[in-house]
Amino acid sequence: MAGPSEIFRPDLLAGRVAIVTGGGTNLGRQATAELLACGAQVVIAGRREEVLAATADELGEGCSYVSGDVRERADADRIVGGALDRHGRLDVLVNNAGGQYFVPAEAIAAKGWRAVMRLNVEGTMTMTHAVAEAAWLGRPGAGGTVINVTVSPHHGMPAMAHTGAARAAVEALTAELAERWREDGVALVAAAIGRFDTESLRKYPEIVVRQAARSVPLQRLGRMQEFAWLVAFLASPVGHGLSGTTVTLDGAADNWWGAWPPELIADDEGTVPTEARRAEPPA
Ligand SMILES: CCC/C=C/C(=O)SCCNC(=O)CCNC(=O)[C@H](O)C(C)(C)COP(=O)([O-])OP(=O)([O-])OC[C@H]1O[C@@H](n2cnc3c(N)ncnc32)[C@H](O)[C@@H]1OP(=O)([O-])[O-]
Ligand SMILES: NC(=O)C1=CN([C@@H]2O[C@H](COP(=O)(O)OP(=O)(O)OC[C@H]3O[C@@H](n4cnc5c(N)ncnc54)[C@H](OP(=O)(O)O)[C@@H]3O)[C@@H](O)[C@H]2O)C=CC1
Repeated sequence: MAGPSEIFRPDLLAGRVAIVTGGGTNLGRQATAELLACGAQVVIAGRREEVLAATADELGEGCSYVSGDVRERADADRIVGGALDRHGRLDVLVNNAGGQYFVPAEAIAAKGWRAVMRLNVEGTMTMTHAVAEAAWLGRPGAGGTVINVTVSPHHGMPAMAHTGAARAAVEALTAELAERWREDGVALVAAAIGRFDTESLRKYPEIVVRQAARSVPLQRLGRMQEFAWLVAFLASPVGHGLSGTTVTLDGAADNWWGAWPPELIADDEGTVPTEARRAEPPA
């Protein structure tokens, strides 16, 4: 059973209905628990029915599931149709299903590039269109919020060029559709996230996982609960005010161009020095 929110009112999202793709595992599961704690009803989606069923069972009342592949329009329509049949409305879509594999840019095979694009760009767009067309566009008084999960930092990610390109495309579409669908009451926000303490992170090469926390200025991994709070915040009315923007939650990695502290300018203790003060005040 999802417990109460530690920071939000229990009725923040009362009466609201959300779909969370990839809601059966890790970050999507935690976001689902937080949306439930804020009073929303949540339909989780993913390909593995048994994973969804176990999560829905654990999270309890208010959480249900429809299995399907977000890359297939027929599946996306079925997920959206299932949510509308069950609840009669849709207010929030969290496009959280996504991912990539770790590979230097020059070794990305064409097939692998297409797989990453198809999941992250096409999957996100397919779900977004399915929800917008079935529930929001051209319906006065309707509308809702799309939260697109993307990846930070934005200034280059070693061995992640395919996903960097895919998530940049999603952020561009977020900004563009926010303008196109504004009059239909549809808000779109991207949540660009850094490195989180998840089971899913552990599939990467050991050194990447081991150094991940120390490579960001905050010096720790993001916590799943922090991601979940961000999703609930963006699902609240403030999401409409942020429409078209990308909110970053990444331990400040986006502010910096390398590991922290920067090895080339840190002293032997790893401290970035402060310059000496001027001996004399300027004349
Ligand atoms: C610092 C971390 C920050 C971010 C963290 C997270 O996001 S954590 C969240 C993490 N969670 C996730 O990432 C979950 C979602 N991720 C996924 O489902 C997959 O990683 C996917 C995105 C590749 C899509 O899968 P799919 O079923 O559509 O594709 P498929 O399996 O059929 O492969 C197609 C082609 O891709 C290529 N290729 C694939 N893998 C490798 C590899 N290891 N090596 C080399 N190449 C690889 C290969 O060309 C392959 O063709 P082949 O050679 O087989 O003929
Ligand atoms: N963990 C981290 O540190 C970071 C994560 N992210 C992003 O956050 C999001 C969530 O990741 P996280 O929870 O860590 O990882 P997971 O691997 O647990 O999440 C991926 C989820 O998406 C679902 N999924 C994958 N492909 C499809 C598909 N084609 N159709 C429907 N569902 C699908 C999976 O379920 P199933 O396999 O059953 O379909 C799974 O539940 C992803 O977009 C990820 O790239 C970004 C930066 C860092």
